[in-house]
Amino acid sequence: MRGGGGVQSVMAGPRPVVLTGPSGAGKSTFLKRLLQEYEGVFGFSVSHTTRKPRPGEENGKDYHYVSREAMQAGIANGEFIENAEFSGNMYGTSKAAVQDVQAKNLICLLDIDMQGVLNIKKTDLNPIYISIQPPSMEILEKRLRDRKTESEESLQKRLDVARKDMELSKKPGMFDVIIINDDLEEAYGKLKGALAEEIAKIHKAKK
Ligand SMILES: Nc1nc2c(ncn2[C@@H]2O[C@H](COP(=O)(O)OP(=O)(O)O)[C@@H](O)[C@H]2O)c(=O)[nH]1
Ligand SMILES: Nc1ncnc2c1ncn2[C@@H]1O[C@H](COP(=O)(O)OP(=O)(O)O)[C@@H](O)[C@H]1O
Repeated sequence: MRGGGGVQSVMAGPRPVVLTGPSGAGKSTFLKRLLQEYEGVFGFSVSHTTRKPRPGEENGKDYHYVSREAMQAGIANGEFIENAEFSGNMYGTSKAAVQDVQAKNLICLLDIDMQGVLNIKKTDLNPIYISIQPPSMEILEKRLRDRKTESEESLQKRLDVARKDMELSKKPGMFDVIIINDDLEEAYGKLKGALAEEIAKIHKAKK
């Protein structure tokens, strides 16, 4: 894979924030709340994916939904900071996705898997790494089932990856912050606490 291509150094500004964690841990829930509560502070890095949109998801807002061929062509053309295969689909962060947010001087929020984290660590993006984790595998499975977005096969694939990623996550120094998402309000409060310094910087810059 190619490097970050100087996305951060070209567009200096607030530090991006990576949210990672198993499928069903609560990343999208938290991202949506942050974007809603702090308008003009955060911007979402809209990834590309080859998976099909779920009901309610919007092209260009949740993801750029593309074919495998288009995605592969973009990667070959050096348009991506990182990309990964997750549960049978391709996902990737384009340079443009991050640049669009940084050009507006917003804190860029990235929702990426563990492979993405490991690859972003090789670039000069220099984000804050936050891991959202479920209280247990049993609760994770229940939340994923209750979300009703996955087939049984897709659910099992996500749980398999989750088990492996939870092991990888134990490596010291992997993340700046780990948040256990048990009680939603409590966990969201901790996330806001972890981001308070960066949020304050944006507010100050706007004065
Ligand atoms: N590496 C990488 N992972 C991504 C990207 N976009 C999304 N993901 C991850 O892909 C996984 C599957 O995402 P999604 O299909 O939306 O399912 P969900 O996590 O169950 O809601 C999640 O772990 C996301 O964090 C990306 O651009 N790069
Ligand atoms: N603390 C929580 N308690 C109960 N349900 C939760 C909690 N956090 C998230 N959920 C629910 O769990 C499901 C998975 O959350 P989601 O944000 O889609 O996870 P991710 O984006 O990490 O895959 C969603 O249906 C969400 O409403």
